[in-house]
Amino acid sequence: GNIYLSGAGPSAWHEEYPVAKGKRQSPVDINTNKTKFDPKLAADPLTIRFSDSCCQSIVNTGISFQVTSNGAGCELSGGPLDSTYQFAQFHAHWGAYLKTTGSEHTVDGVSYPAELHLVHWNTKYDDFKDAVDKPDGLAVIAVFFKRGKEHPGFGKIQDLFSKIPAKGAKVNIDFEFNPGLLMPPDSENYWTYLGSLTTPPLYESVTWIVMKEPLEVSVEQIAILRTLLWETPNGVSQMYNNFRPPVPLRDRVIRASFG
Ligand SMILES: Cc1cc(C(C)C)[n+](CCc2cnc[nH]2)c(C(C)C)c1
Ligand SMILES: [Zn+2]
Repeated sequence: GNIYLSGAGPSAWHEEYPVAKGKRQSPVDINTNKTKFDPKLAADPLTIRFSDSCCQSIVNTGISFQVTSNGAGCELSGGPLDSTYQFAQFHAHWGAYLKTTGSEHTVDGVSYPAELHLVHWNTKYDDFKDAVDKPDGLAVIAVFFKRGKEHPGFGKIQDLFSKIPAKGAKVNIDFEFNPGLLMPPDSENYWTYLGSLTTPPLYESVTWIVMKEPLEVSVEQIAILRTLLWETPNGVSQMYNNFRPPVPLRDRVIRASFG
């Protein structure tokens, strides 16, 4: 069923997944008065490497679109990371028409209309599946979307949405698409903290790297996200509100790469 719309939604996930109330859950609110600048993050800059040939296909996962990669030439290292992580996929989370919610992380209590996740797995493990539930298994770059000028690059991905109308639908990407296009102009400034998957099974395996600067996309592009379809208790309908609201930070400090 639809994990966001069946039963009480995210607030009930703990019944089947007790870790939902765990010590390092995600997303969280980023209270900029409580983040801590860590000069070590600036001293060993995050190295984000993408390539033109790393995106093979796009699939409707039933909770988002997902652009899947074989990871060739797409690696993440430095900053908070102690090893090299390989790119696996990107997807997004977004809200409803005329609503301001949509992102998973919030900044000083404020949501963005959508949030992109670029998922990487730690190459010290054999593969993604082996890494996915390890404490240092995954690293996810989160990029907020804000309404502004059109983003033609993301538009090329959105042009494929009509080809993946239902859960499990998948098509090949037969053009070059470099996920680096989806990085904000300034990707030096980010927040980082130890967290989790934001959907069941909610594994506490993610080092989150949340870009401070949002990426501009047009209002129409935000609306096009909602043209993807998913199953709901009332039948197939438009996909939106596929985000988990923030959960308690507990005993964690969110570090900033900038002063
Ligand atoms: C094994 C697994 C891993 C992930 C993400 C972290 C790629 N996810 C997505 C969870 C997630 C999406 N955004 C943050 N976490 C799932 C979902 C599809 C059940 C399963
Ligand atoms: Zn996500």
